Amino acid sequence: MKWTYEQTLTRKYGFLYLWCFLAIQSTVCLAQDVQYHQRFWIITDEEWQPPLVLKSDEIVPRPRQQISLTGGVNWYIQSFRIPETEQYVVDFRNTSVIGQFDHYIYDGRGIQIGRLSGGIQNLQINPFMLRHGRMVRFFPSEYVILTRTESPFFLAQPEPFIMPLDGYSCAVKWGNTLVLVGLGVMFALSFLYLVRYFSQRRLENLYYALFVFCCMAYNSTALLVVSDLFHLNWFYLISYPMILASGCYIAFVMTLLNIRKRSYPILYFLGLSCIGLFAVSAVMAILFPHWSLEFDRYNIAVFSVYGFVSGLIVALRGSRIAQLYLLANLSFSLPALVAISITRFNNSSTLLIEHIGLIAVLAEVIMLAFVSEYQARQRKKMLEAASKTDVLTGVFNRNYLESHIDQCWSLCLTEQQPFSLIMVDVDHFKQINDAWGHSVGDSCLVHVAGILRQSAKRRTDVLIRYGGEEFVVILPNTPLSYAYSVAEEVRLNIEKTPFFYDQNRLSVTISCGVSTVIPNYDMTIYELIEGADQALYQAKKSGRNCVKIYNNAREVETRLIPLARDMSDTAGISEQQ
Ligand SMILES: Nc1nc2c(ncn2[C@@H]2O[C@H](COP(=O)(O)OP(=O)(O)OP(=O)(O)O)[C@@H](O)[C@H]2O)c(=O)[nH]1
Repeated sequence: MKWTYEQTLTRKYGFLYLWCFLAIQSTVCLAQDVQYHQRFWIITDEEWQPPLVLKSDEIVPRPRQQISLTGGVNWYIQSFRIPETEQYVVDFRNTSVIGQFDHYIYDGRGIQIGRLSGGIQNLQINPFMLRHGRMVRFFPSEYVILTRTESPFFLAQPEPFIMPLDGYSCAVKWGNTLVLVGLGVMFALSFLYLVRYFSQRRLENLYYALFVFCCMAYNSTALLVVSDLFHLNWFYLISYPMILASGCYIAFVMTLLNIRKRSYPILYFLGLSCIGLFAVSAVMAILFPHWSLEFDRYNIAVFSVYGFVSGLIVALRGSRIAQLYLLANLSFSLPALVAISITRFNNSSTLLIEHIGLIAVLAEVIMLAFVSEYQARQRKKMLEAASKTDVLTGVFNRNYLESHIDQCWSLCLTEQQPFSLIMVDVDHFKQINDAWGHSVGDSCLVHVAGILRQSAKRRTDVLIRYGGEEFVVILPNTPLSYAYSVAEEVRLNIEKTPFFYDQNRLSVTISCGVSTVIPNYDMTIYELIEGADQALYQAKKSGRNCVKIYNNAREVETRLIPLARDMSDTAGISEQQ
């Protein structure tokens, strides 16, 4: 079974979603937290330091269950009971976007027994790759953990949790696989489209490559790849690249959907305004770095809405590319909306909001690559069609003749079948041009091409505008008798069919030259064309509005089947009228 491009696209896309879904399911299902007595954010003074001995009246629960996403110092407390001696892991739920954290561990008597630190801005090596998890051995007893987080901003609400090591190790590997494969795909796509940009010089490829690269920078920093693998601890790689990505996205959509000042003036100005807005937000992000991730959120919402509205408007005008783009847009927007609108997951021990964001971006960039590929194919097809089509009449042009006639010739040569060609020329066409003007001459050519097209009715018959007011009809596997009857039919039809201009009836006639050969290895195609041309010349000489046959053609015909019609010989040219 052969798949169409669209079916392949849907199928591949379906697999991607299935894979991501299974990955998420695995991360969610395998892990179980310990049983907590209580856990909440606490209010402290700015200068507060965790005591060596913790008294119960020292901590005050925070009235709000959430902390500010624009960063700062925050304290969290959780108390729990450990049933049996085991290795445990302390990590954060919801997000890895934490600059610096410290877990202070207290035993049942309230004595501080340990401290575990980490974070993106911290130089400590993570024991679990791409995670903030820290290992600790607990004995059966009561414990309290005070956690301090300090960050320029948070992507979502970090929520410390404790889980047995076995379940944790098993659960995080799925998330890590998703991260590494996803980022690998994004890297490959951005590299591919950058190379394409340099080879094809199409700006659309550059916008796409930059967009994907910036998304990759954002995701790989947020998901700790940059800090864990490359020891790059620059926190703002999370927020700044997304501002550039937003601008590139709008520019990409405008190029993909062909949004120009003339075709879609409102969308065009809206697109430029969005890019202007992103430029302002870039300046604001530098001035107010704590707010930079918040600007990203708004920018992502703005470019998604712009893409959706543009895609919808262009799709409603029947653009297939816009319809496919809408799918790509939704595949990002829907999960991305989830990622930016929710700030915490309940009951998902190792899933981070960044994972949802990664899946959203990954789905869209893959889909956009398909749409861009589809567009490139369409463009190639259109260019191919344009290169072989005559703009005025819509029939094939001489370029096509050059490429197509060789194939027909080889076929007839192999099968030893007759190959016929009719050369057609409009009579006294110059007079029509001179008397009525060039535009009437053009309409006359369209009129003649229309009648010729009706006469070349078999699938293998090909009509070509040879140049000026000359046409050629190629008839492979066709004996002279049939070719002659076609020429005669078309001559009569043109003579009979009136051509009107401004209620004036103009008389149009044509002259035809017919040539037929059975190709052999000593012959070239040009002998066939030359024969038809000579026959046409004779037709013009004999007073026009007639069909002439090149003499060799008649010899070929008599060798094959007796001619049905009576053809009189005239100096190498046979004439019928
Ligand atoms: N309107 C129009 N005229 C064209 C086009 N291509 C060629 N011509 C004109 O076609 C005319 C051809 O004139 P001639 O070659 O003298 O032939 P004719 O007037 O048809 O005379 P005969 O062929 O001898 O019957 C020229 O005036 C060209 O300028 C075209 O695409 N549009």
